[in-house]
Amino acid sequence: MRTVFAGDSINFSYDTKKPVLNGLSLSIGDKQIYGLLGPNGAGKSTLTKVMLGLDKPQSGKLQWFNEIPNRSTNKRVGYVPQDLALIYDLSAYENVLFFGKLYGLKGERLKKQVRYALEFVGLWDERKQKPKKFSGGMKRRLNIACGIVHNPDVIIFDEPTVGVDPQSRNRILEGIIELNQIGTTIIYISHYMEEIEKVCSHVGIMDKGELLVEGTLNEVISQHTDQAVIKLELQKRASAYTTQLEKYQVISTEGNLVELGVLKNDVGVISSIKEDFGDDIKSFQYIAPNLEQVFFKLTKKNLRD
Ligand SMILES: Nc1ncnc2c1ncn2[C@@H]1O[C@H](COP(=O)(O)OP(=O)(O)OP(=O)(O)O)[C@@H](O)[C@H]1O
Repeated sequence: MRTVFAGDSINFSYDTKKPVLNGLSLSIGDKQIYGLLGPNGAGKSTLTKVMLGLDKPQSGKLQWFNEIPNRSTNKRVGYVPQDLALIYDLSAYENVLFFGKLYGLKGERLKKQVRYALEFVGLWDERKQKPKKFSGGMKRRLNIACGIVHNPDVIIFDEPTVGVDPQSRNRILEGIIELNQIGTTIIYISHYMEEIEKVCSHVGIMDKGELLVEGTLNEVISQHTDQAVIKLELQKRASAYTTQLEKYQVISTEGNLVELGVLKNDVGVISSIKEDFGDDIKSFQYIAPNLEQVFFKLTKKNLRD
């Protein structure tokens, strides 16, 4: 695997008291869709700024494409920021043109790339309109067009689906997969666990400025949790089953709903539940170990805490 980005023992703090990146090391390989997850304040945006060269770490090494970052590596990296970076008095076309010029594109190549980027996000027909008239989802898509106009080898997406309608969200996710299929490496920062599970090949979980784990999605899930969940809907309120529930690991109860923690692939426990609750089971759902459980186990936090 060729390494696209390598960070080694990066330390960064805004002021001397509190380290925000704490000896963080991470490695992103060519053509991966690498999901970066962490609770609020974990340091994801700060790491992104350090990766983009906007903030300089106090110590540690970082390399893009096996080189110390320089003008030519900078041109190979695209960034779609969380905050919309659009110029509202210009048309959609002029916005993308502006970013294309910033990245050094000129002449016919510039025009071709602007068209490619607008078509890619499905906004070619709206190119003459000003983004102030766009919906939230359309603005996000235009933001993406501005970030991909120079055909970068790597694109960092920071929370690209926040506040968008389901249709635009699907379009953005499909677009990300498509970009990856044509060979682009994607770094994907998101709060939505199900999006990460849907699109990412690799995942890194960080907290308090440190990378807690990284690997393929399957490795991270299988190596860090054995815990599956069984959701039961019972005939009566959970309090009516206190004796039966005593022998299980109860995660939560609400009305007649009960969540039990069980070891994955434990067939015995399933038969035992069926025996203990019998016909009182209205519905039964087995939830295999997932990223959310790993995240909770490692950070002791829910993603939105
Ligand atoms: N410009 C700044 N000056 C001082 N402290 C900052 C600055 N930007 C961020 N911080 C602090 O650095 C820490 C990490 O913030 P950062 O925004 O990198 O986290 P994050 O993981 O991106 O969080 P979120 O998911 O909420 O966007 C936080 O404690 C934050 O308060």
